Amino acid sequence: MLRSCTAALRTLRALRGRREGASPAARDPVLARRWFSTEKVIPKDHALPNPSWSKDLRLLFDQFMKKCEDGSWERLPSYKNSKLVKEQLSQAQLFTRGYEDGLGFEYVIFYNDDEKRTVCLFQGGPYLQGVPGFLHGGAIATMIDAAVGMCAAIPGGIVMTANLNINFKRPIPLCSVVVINSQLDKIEGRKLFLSCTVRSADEKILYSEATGLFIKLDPEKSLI
Ligand SMILES: CCCCCCCC(=O)SCCNC(=O)CCNC(=O)[C@H](O)C(C)(C)COP(=O)(O)OP(=O)(O)OC[C@H]1O[C@@H](n2cnc3c(N)ncnc32)[C@H](O)[C@@H]1OP(=O)(O)O
Repeated sequence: MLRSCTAALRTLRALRGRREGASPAARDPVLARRWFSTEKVIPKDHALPNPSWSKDLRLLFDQFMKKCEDGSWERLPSYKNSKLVKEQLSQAQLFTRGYEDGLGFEYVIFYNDDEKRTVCLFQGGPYLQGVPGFLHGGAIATMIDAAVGMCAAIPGGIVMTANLNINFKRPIPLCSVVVINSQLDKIEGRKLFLSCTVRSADEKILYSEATGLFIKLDPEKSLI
């Protein structure tokens, strides 16, 4: 835990160092290209190990990759940018992927189609702090929404969260690894009912429980 936090903070210090002087885009040619040009950026899969991942996260990741070998589980790749964003929103990023490696949401989601469930391995970095030393409740809710939402989106297509009900039972230590198990319980027309638990990596601590209602969007209806 300490090592992954240290790695994340090293990145943070490096970024702070660069922050003095001109605007970020002026100092960073890569950033400037991303913000101001229409040049195509090759997407990077962020649901793969990086140096900020703790030993616990690597271990769980390797275990699930093994489960993928017989095809019962599938690792879901993840990108920062939606393919659907319009040109003028080219700097838009998926909320959970908008941080430098290790500082925010580090996670990977695995899907089991037979059981209609996902397992999300999540390490919340130092930028997600709430009460000192622990994850912010909003960050936990975000990660639950993303994990449960993915479990709904695979069978449901384009879905949105209509209701999310969370019981926070124990605080989650910052930079620790948790396992979010999500399950599709029922489908009624366009409504998908799901539930999830958030547990410690060794499954001994139940941190949170949640239920969610996701609605498959009606292509005939406008969102605004
Ligand atoms: C893949 C990546 C995953 C990412 C996960 C992140 C997902 C998100 O964060 S989404 C952002 C947060 N959510 C939102 O902004 C959604 C805002 N809400 C809306 O836009 C709309 O209410 C929306 C789209 C959910 C539903 O609207 P609409 O398609 O018109 O559905 P509507 O006809 O009103 O309702 C359909 C059914 O759902 C029920 N329903 C809708 N909302 C609710 C609710 N909050 N509680 C209970 N039931 C509800 C209705 O009663 C109706 O039931 P029935 O079919 O039995 O009559």
